[in-house]
Amino acid sequence: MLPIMEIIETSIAGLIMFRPTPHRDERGYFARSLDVNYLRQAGIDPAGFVQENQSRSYQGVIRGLHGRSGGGEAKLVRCAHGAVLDIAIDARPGSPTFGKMETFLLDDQVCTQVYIPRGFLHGYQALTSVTDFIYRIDDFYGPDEDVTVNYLDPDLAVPWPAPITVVSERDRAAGSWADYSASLTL
Ligand SMILES: Cc1cn([C@H]2C[C@H](O)[C@@H](COP(=O)(O)OP(=O)(O)O[C@H]3O[C@@H](C)C(=O)[C@@H](O)[C@H]3O)O2)c(=O)[nH]c1=O
Repeated sequence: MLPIMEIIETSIAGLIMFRPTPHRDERGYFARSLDVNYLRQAGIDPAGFVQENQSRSYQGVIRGLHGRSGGGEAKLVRCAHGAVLDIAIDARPGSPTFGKMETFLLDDQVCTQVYIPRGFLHGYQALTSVTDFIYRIDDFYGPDEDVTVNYLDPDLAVPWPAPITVVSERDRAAGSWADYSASLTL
């Protein structure tokens, strides 16, 4: 029997994929979107999540690259409707993979989720006309701790797959990875 949820390690320590097994029939499918036992098995405390967010984006929208100063913020992310290319960048000072990026295609068919630990930059591009993205975070929203690194940063060279349509003013005004990464090691 297939596992209900597959736990898949990535090339970056602590950045973990969870892949459920959707049960498909003529009505559609059923998939488990949260199972605390699998989170615990992967070393994640499910009780740590205190807020769940849902954002809708239209095709080509980019959100990111966002992080959080202070203690940081871990996220469990998924795409509930449509598809995104999700981006996670290790910005943990001292990490052997500092500056390394992983990309994930998240959609409403395979239903993969990604756990992004504290200390990462995160962003995504919506690939479908209506794209609903849902994520849990392990600290309450703290606008004073918002960090934004430019989504077009040449050093990071994020491989955005689709023509870019709308980006927030904050994200367009964001600074460079070079400046942000230097500030982390001061
Ligand atoms: C993230 C967030 C935003 N807001 C408000 C602030 C603002 O008025 C409006 C939209 O906020 P933003 O433009 O920051 O939303 P957005 O650009 O979607 O920000 C998100 O981007 C992705 C990539 C992430 O990783 C998230 O952690 C978060 O930073 O919603 C909250 O009230 N609570 C929240 O938790």
